[in-house]
Amino acid sequence: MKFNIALLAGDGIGPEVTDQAVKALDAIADVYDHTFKFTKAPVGAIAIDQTGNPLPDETIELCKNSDAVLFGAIGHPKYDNDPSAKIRPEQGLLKLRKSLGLFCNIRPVKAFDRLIDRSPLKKEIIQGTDISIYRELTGGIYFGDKHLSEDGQVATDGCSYSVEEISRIAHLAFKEAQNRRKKLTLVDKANVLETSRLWRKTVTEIAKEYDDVELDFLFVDNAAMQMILNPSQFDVILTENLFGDIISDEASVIGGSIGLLASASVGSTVGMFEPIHGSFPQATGKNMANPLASILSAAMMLRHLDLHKEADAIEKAVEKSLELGITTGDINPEKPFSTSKVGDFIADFLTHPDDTNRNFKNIHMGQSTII
Ligand SMILES: NC(=O)c1ccc[n+]([C@@H]2O[C@H](COP(=O)([O-])OP(=O)(O)OC[C@H]3O[C@@H](n4cnc5c(N)ncnc54)[C@H](O)[C@@H]3O)[C@@H](O)[C@H]2O)c1
Ligand SMILES: CC(C)[C@H](C(=O)O)[C@@H](O)C(=O)O
Ligand SMILES: [Mg+2]
Repeated sequence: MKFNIALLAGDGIGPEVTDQAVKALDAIADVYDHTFKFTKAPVGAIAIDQTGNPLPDETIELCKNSDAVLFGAIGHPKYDNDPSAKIRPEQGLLKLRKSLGLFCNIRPVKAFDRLIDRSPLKKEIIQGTDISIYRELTGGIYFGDKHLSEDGQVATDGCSYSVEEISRIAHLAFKEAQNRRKKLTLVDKANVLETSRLWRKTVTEIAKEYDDVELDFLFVDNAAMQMILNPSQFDVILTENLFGDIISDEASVIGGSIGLLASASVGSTVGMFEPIHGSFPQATGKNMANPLASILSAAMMLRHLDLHKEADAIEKAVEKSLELGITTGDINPEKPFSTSKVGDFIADFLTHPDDTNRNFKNIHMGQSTII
């Protein structure tokens, strides 16, 4: 089959990690006789440099006319350190999510058996953790009215949610729970926020249609604590935009590194697939960032395109790289492999899964300060 993929590598480590996802997808294309046609387009700081706009119209058009979007990361210190900049890379990502109607962001969090000793958390605590975070992505405080008073002394960000915005993601989250361990936790701040009370009311109502799913509620402050104390209690977490952003970075510690966490953003049109991490400026150009989040995002893309055995193959290749310790310094500080070598290994394993000697030889060729 043939698929048109919009490739939005973005800033910082974005291009380095998406290159590895493309290698994996090229290998899948070879083995399973598909064609992935990648078309690159600018987004983020690089797009501002090139066009003055963090999301040029051509980039949106390309995404709308593609079968899927593979996204890297955006963001640059020159904007992070300049709060008064009016045009910012992050606006490109937010506008893209909104323009494509990507209201549901799915962030799986797993404690990989191979990495169980790599997490800063105790093995007994993280063992068996397997969470699917459903983060609302096109509403809430991210998209509310923003205001800075004329004298610069008072700033306001509005937060609003409608029943419709809550319902459409809640149905997807309940369906996910039905296919998993049948538990859904709504994370909110209903003891304080009016929007959170609307979430609770709406989700409680919808739960009546899914009586095989157990629904419970946690205030976000307690949820942040429970995530570290007892993460395996969670199955599906449903939450609003800001809480989902924060709690998913926190949850990445369970697996050992944020460089492992992939995501899928879906809605009414084309899906977008991206790591949850950012542009990691300190690592840019150093060939040291973990590419697995990007590679696993490519696997989520394949699943979304109904290519399940192809997605399984990528996930198996990732497991193999973890098993053999062919990983970057964030999870393998004693003997780090470079970003590109991890990508080479995964691609080679996909084409030659029964020839580990060849896979190893392939990555030991060439020069690099990191192996
Ligand atoms: N989706 C996105 O594009 C996205 C997400 C988060 C942040 N950002 C942007 O990225 C820039 C940097 O933000 P930040 O430093 O807060 O977050 P970040 O995710 O870029 O990095 C935070 C830390 O996570 C670790 N990390 C991140 N990616 C990694 C990888 N692939 N391999 C190994 N370790 C990794 C590093 O220790 C790093 O210091 C900002 O401009 C921010 O706005 C973009
Ligand atoms: C860069 C930023 C706008 C983005 C978000 O907050 O959604 C990022 O942190 C993420 O998690 O994808
Ligand atoms: Mg984030």
